[in-house]
Amino acid sequence: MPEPQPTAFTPHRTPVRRGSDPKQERSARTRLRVLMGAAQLFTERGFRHTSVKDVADRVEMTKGAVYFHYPTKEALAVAIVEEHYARWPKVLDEVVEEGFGPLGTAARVLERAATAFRDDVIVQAGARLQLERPHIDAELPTPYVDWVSLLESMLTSAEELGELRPGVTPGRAARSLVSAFFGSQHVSDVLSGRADVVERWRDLSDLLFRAIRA
Ligand SMILES: CCC[C@@H]1OCC(CO)=C1C(=O)O
Repeated sequence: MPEPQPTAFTPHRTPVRRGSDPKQERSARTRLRVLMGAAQLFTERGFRHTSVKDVADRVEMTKGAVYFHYPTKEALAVAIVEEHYARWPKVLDEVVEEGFGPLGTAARVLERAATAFRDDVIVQAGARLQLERPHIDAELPTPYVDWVSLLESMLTSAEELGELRPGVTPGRAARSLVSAFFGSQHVSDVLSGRADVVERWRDLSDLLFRAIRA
């Protein structure tokens, strides 16, 4: 049985050994502190206008200490984008637990994503880094595609249950939802720093799910 290919949504967890020793825990905490500091700066200023020195200053560490955890600024960017995508499997699991049908689950997962875009600096930084990927000399996950396949699988289940309006195809609808979400959070970011991203997405989501629901 071939190993499932990791996708950008594959939970990215460094295995935490049971009873890992205090030194390892301290190192993991420092690593997270550096990542959060870099995410704040990448969100505020972008990749090109942030230096490793800026990150070190933001987290009140030396450059050497930052380099110990992340050898390059590109490594920081990759780690943040991977953490951005690592958020979604947990969100999906929590929403699936609520027991809504596939269409309701899709709508709620996207609403939870909108909330994360408002509140989570790792999600915000990951989105900005993806916009700046042409200027980042590193292998970043391909954007959007995993959301499309996740939503397509949910909409296919909805179609099988007769929940989709006739003529709506799961693949086209999934691509439209992802484009709409991307645009909505981008407009909110530019106009309000994402303060209104949840309300803005709700307006669009209401329209789109009304259009695709049987
Ligand atoms: C859910 C829509 C797609 C999502 O919106 C912003 C962004 C950042 O690149 C995304 C991604 O890469 O999947």
